[in-house]
Amino acid sequence: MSIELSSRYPRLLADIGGTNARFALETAPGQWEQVTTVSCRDFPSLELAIRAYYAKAGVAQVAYAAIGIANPVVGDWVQMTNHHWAFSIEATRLALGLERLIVINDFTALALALPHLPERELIKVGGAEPWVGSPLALLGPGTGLGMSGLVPTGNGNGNGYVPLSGEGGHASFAPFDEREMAIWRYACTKYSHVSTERLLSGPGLELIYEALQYQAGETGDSLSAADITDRGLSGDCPRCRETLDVFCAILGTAASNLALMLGARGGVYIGGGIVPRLGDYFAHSPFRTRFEDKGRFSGYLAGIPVYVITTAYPAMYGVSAALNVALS
Ligand SMILES: Nc1ncnc2c1ncn2[C@@H]1O[C@H](COP(=O)(O)OP(=O)(O)OP(=O)(O)O)[C@@H](O)[C@H]1O
Repeated sequence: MSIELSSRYPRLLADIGGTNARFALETAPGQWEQVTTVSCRDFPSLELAIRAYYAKAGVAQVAYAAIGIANPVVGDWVQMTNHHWAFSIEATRLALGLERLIVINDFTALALALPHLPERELIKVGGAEPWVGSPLALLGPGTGLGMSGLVPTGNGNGNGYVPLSGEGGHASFAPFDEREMAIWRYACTKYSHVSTERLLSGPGLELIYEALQYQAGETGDSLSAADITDRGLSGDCPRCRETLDVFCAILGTAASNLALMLGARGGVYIGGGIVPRLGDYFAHSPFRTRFEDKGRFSGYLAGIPVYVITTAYPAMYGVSAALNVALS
């Protein structure tokens, strides 16, 4: 690829989740504008959502695009896990007149973004300083539960990393205590396999709330994830507050499991749309205590810092970096 071709701007950047599709135009290296979020359900396909974005942004066509999307990317055919959009990467590239289209998992993109995120937009929740040269772990509840990691390469000076493309959110849920076992049993009446994502997601918040109501013999209206959060944080609804406490505790288990599996002494990062909405409550929630509650490995985990990502569109840093590599 010649320098002239690979330096053409604007480029299309996108972060596609099960609920929200986010688009931006990268107009110069590391600079994006016209950042827009739309509901996936408002468009029959990704291609039509992109065309609508082009029309709104006033661009006829771009040459290069990079998309992070919430599903495994294992070939040309892409099928979203928590939304009905499905497409061929090559057919989409041709239909949109793109010279280059790269598609990666959305949490692989977010992992690539981690070294670029502004420090002031990371909220530290416990632990010591990150261990330079150790892997970073990443997870984030949203419509689903994304997971990834960033593994350092070379001599451990922190300059080079390989992002992981895993699907850890679909690993089996591990209950920690009697209450979580009851929630697991309740979830088993709905799903043949209770993955961690079934609980650590927007629909998961709703399921935990339902399960707690069921255990308490309560009958009441079901609540949306946003309602549960609002009522739980305001203190209006004790059952909603309990739901948030359980959600954060389960996230503590999942985060420490991931940290142990990756040896992530470089830190655990929490993304996704839900935790940043929990505000100050999250730092005082059962999350950190549960994160460290790992028997003989409690001391190991106590040293690992956890960071909540509050950057508005963090995955854009990652898709931009991935596109740069692809074009270089
Ligand atoms: N205030 C809130 N509190 C808790 N959950 C919320 C709130 N508002 C929306 N949600 C839930 O957040 C989820 C959407 O999260 P997010 O914005 O991360 O979407 P996404 O990027 O499309 O998802 P993903 O990448 O996981 O597929 C939905 O399940 C929604 O119900």
